[in-house]
Amino acid sequence: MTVPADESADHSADHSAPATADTLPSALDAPAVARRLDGRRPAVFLDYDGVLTPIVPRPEDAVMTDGMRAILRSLAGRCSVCIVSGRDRAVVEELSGVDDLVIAGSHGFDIWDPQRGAIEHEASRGWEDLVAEVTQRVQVAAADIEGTQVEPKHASVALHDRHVAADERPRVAALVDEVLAEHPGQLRVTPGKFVHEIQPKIDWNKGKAVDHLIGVLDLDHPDIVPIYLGDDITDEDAFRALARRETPGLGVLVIDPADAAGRETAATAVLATVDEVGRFLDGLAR
Ligand SMILES: O=P(O)(O)OC[C@H]1O[C@H](O[C@H]2O[C@H](CO)[C@@H](O)[C@H](O)[C@H]2O)[C@H](O)[C@@H](O)[C@@H]1O
Repeated sequence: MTVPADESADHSADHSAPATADTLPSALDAPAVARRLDGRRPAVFLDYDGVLTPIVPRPEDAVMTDGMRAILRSLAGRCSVCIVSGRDRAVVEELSGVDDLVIAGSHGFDIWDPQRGAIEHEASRGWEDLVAEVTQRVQVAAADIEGTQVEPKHASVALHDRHVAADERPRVAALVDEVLAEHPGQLRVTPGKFVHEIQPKIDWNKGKAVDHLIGVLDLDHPDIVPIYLGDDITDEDAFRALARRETPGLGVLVIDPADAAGRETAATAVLATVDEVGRFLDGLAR
C-alpha cells in the first residue's frame, strides 16, 4: 500500500515520549498510518509469538496459519519483510512454514538472509560456551520443579513457568537468580510471558538488530518507512530504535485493550489481536 501524503501530518511530535497503549490510535485507522507513511513505502519487521500467532499454552503449538502465510507472501512481493523473534531461527522457520524471508532469531543474535546467508554483527559470537554451560545447568536444575519447560536456544536459554503452580514459581525465580549469581556480570534475564530468558549480558537486542538490518538490507532511504509489530517487552527496544530514527518509523504494539491502560510503550499505534495484524498486513500488501 502506498498511502498518499496527508497535508495535516504533524511531523513535529516527540515520538520518543512514553505513552500508555490506551492513548494510541489503532494501526487499522488509515489516516493515522497514512500520516506516518506519508506516501513512502513500508519495510516491515515482525515479531512472531503474539503477533503472527496467538499466545498458546505450549511454545511448540504456535503454528502460523495458512492465511497469515499467504498474507506474508503477498506482502513480501511488495516490500521488505523480516521476522524478528526471541525464538531460534530454525524454530521460526518450522512453525511459520516460511523459509524465504530474512529471519533474526534468538532476540536478533542470529540473523539469516536467504539471499546473503548469515548476517554478521558485533554480537554474533563469543558467548557460545557460556550459553551452553548455562543451558545445561538450567536443564538439570529445572527438572526438579514440576511444570517447567526449558527451551535451549542459539544465544539464550528460555525457562518457561506457565505450567508451574503459582506457589512454586518463586522457586523458578530463585533458580534464575542463582544462575545469574554464578556468572557475575555475564548474564541478564529478559522478561517475557511466563518465561525467563537467560542471555549473555551483551549490548544487543531486537532494536539493534532492526537498525543493523535497515543498514545491511539498504532500507535507509527517505522514501522507506520501517514498521515494526511486536507484543512483548523485548519489542520495546525495536519500537525505541524506530522512534529514534531521523525520520521515525511506525511501531505497532499488539495488545489486548484490557491490558492497554497500564502499559507504557514507545510504539506509535496499536492492534488488538493477531486477526487485526493480518488485516493490517493485508492492507499494506495491497
Ligand atoms: O519474540 P517472540 O517471537 O515474540 O518470542 C517470544 C517468546 O515466545 C515463545 O514463548 C511465548 O509464546 C509461547 C507460545 O505462544 C507461550 O507458550 C509462552 O508462554 C510465551 O512465553 C517462545 O517459546 C520463546 O522462546 C520466545 O522468546
